Amino acid sequence: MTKKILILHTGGTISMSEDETGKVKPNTQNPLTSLQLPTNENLQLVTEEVFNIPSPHMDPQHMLQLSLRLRQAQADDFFGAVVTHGTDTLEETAFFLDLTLDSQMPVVVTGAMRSSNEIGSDGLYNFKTAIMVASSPASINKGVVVVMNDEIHAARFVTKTHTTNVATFRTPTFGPIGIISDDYVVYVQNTIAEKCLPIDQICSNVYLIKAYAGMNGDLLTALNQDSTRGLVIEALGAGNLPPQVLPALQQLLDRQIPIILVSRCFNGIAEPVYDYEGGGVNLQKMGVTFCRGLNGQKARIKLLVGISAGLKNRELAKYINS
Ligand SMILES: NC(=O)C[C@H](N)C(=O)O
Repeated sequence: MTKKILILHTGGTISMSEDETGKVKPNTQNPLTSLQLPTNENLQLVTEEVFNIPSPHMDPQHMLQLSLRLRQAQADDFFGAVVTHGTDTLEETAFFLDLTLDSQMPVVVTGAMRSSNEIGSDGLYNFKTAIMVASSPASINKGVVVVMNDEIHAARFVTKTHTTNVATFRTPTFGPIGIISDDYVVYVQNTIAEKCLPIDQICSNVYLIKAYAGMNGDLLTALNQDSTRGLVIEALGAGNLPPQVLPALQQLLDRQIPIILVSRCFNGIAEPVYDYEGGGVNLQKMGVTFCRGLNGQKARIKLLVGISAGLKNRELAKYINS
């Protein structure tokens, strides 16, 4: 039986070229759209160029548009889908899709670190392997995955770790969930099924800030406004903040603004361990919600989706921790 695979191009380095001075720029025509890939005759690729933008231009409205298109593809019996994307914000889009789509249909997000005409360009190869993963029965019910450099990563935990290296996408603490070995796809870990919130609109003004030694409450005070919907703080270590931050933090909490805490550490899970002024135990008692295992940018996407779905207070905290 022929499997239909939807290809959604969005731009990024995978669609760009290097000019004679070595600068990398977007093309008016994405080179991937005119490409004839030698694919298996049982695959039917349906290609759409949704956007042609660098991924720092990607925002939650673009992500929602992709999610709605993929929801339609699920209804139209596509076997799987591949989204090509710039790598700078790829992890955010991948996780947004993971949170807003049913996990049944394989959805694979991929990109490239070297543009289409550079020596050693990785785009075409990543694109080919992404199609392999999207068309593999092993990928059913795995949620959204990221395929780069012969590895498969869960959208929930993968992150970009290097500015230029082709092996930039890594999953701290847990590792990749699978690999692509020559011409077959192997999964070695199960994924955590995300609760699907199929939102149709997205809110704004959900912020992310990072804690640092000697931090005071100035940044939090600047966010103490009617328009602020939520805040994620990348806290220190296991989830602690300098004591000078606390009065401004309390004012945000008094305003019923949800505050989510993750760790700024690359590995590990934020937890309320320390019982001193500004320690995690103290912060949790104040009403801060700990988000286990997500990095700051992922926790922000989850908070954005949860608030957009109308979740509040305990329900929102439960969702953030799921
Ligand atoms: N490798 C890349 O795709 C980086 C590029 N700046 C982007 O995210 O669009």
